[in-house]
Amino acid sequence: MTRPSVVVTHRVHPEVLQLLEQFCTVVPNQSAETLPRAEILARARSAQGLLAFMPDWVDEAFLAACPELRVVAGALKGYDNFDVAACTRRGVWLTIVPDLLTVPTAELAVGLLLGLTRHLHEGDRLVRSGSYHGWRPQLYGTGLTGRAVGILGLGAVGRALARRLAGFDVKLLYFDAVRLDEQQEERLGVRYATLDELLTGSEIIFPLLPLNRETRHLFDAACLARLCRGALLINVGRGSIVDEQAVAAALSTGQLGGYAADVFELEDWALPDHPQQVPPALLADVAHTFFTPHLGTAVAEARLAIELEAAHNILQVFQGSIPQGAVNRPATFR
Ligand SMILES: O=C(O)[C@H](O)CO
Repeated sequence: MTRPSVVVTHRVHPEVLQLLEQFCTVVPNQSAETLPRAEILARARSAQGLLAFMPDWVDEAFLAACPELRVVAGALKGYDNFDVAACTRRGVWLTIVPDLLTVPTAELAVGLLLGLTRHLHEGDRLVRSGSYHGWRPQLYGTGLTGRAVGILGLGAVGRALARRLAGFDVKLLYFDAVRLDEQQEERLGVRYATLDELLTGSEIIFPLLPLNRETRHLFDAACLARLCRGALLINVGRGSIVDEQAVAAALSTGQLGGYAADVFELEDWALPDHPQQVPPALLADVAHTFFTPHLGTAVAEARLAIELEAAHNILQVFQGSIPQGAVNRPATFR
């Protein structure tokens, strides 16, 4: 029997290649770069497995060009750049790694909160500038004690964030389509709010919702106008949950007091009209923004674990089992 071939689109830890190489012919990309789409397609044309990452984008045309594919294994949780229905139609498993990003992402969300509220980026720049000569009455920020913090979407990351924020003595509100029972709310130290209460009553908001048709640009100009004046928005989910142009405009009037993000609209490749760049007005507003380049899961041991779990999903398909991270059930899979 010929060994199945697996294309790995981005650099992974050597352990992951070693695991896959025991059973498959592996086509790796050990550079730090994302390959041009045409190059990924050329490599995957006769592959049976694809180990895919956030910059990848798998749609009907991609699958049509790679007719041998049996599994697309995402080393990620948010699969908005992957067309589930097209995978299912073509008998291709789509798998994700649902849990391993939870803690690192919640930790980074706390980092963005502190970075934004305490002007850490500007402080760092000042110390390095050569013009720092000791304490001055400057860069005063916002404390957290007693602040009303709204978590919009209390999934795994929302809960992990609530646990971490408990130590800051904030008032935690949440909105989710599914309300927790009283004991769970008490344990997490969160109080349920309607969506409207959360938007109008929070001084700091973390949107933690999956990106889909309903949630794209949830934070548009109209929604931002309803927030408390000077509210802070912190985004570690998906860029397109907000309308970045509207965010820049709301920052310029002071309606929004600050925006911190680890994710950007330009990354939401599957949306045909996604922007090509972060709006220059957002980048220029150093005093009210704080950004990181999609570092939510960028913790060495977490990345290794995520890559290994994605690789195991591929091997499970080749062994004829239902992969543990499956998000679809192709009727006719090979
Ligand atoms: O969805 C995820 O897993 C993260 O955004 C990393 O890609």
